[in-house]
Amino acid sequence: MEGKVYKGGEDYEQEFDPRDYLTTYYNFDSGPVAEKEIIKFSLQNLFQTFSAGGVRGNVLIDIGSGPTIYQLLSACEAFREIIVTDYTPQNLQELQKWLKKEPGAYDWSSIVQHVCELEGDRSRWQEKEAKLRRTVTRVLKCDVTKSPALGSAQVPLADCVLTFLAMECACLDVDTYRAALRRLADLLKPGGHLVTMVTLGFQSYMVGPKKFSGVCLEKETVEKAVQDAGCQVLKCNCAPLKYSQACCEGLCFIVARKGSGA
Ligand SMILES: C[S@@+](CC[C@H](N)C(=O)[O-])C[C@H]1O[C@@H](n2cnc3c(N)ncnc32)[C@H](O)[C@@H]1O
Repeated sequence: MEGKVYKGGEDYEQEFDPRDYLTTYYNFDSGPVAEKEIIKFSLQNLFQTFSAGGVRGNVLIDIGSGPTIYQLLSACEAFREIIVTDYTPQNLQELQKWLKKEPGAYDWSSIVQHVCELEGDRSRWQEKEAKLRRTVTRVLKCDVTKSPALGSAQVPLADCVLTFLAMECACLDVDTYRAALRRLADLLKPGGHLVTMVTLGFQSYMVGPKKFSGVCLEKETVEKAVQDAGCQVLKCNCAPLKYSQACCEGLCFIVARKGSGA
């Protein structure tokens, strides 16, 4: 419906089209320059975080994965097991399509090649795709506005919780965002890492013809919420990058570590 703005989990389940999302924001070869710059910013930060000497361990849980895998391409070299999650069944189905190499699965090869180039060998992209497919062991439903966020699923405490561009969509106000971050910290082992990227000054974004909104966050609000969830901010890298298909003011990439007493 024209003029309607969609918000939060249930709207995502009914209105969010994974293919529209992927072709708008993850068309690395022929999409808008702005979106391409944002993908490169994300991949560079993830590469630095998960490369040798960086964040690593047994279990990584990605929260609000959506239909995307780019956020896991460096992490799959640093973790033995990755659990992907999302609120909407259609996003989980799109992920499964890629994981199982089904016909019609989204083609991530240009983005995978870019990550392999960052890691030093562009030619090993098919090996990396195979590695990621082996490393993702579970695809689960989650709702970050509910406790526990993963419902009745039994999962081990994670060495890393990753969440990219999802919390500001799932949460409609700052209190809900803060509570959701505490739920994510609950999934972490003491000493585990929270790695997140958030859109700052977020108003809305387009998914095909549909407009979605969420909570408008500032850098200080994000850092405070991370700290109040019991995590120490180790890195905060903000950039004034803007999407062509979204209203926002920039991006904020954070690496934080859960305290041993938290
Ligand atoms: C903008 S997409 C981000 C997808 C992906 N992480 C990325 O980096 O492109 C926002 C995601 O948040 C998910 N989401 C919405 N409400 C949620 C909730 N209550 N709990 C968990 N995820 C939710 C949506 O289904 C959607 O996949």
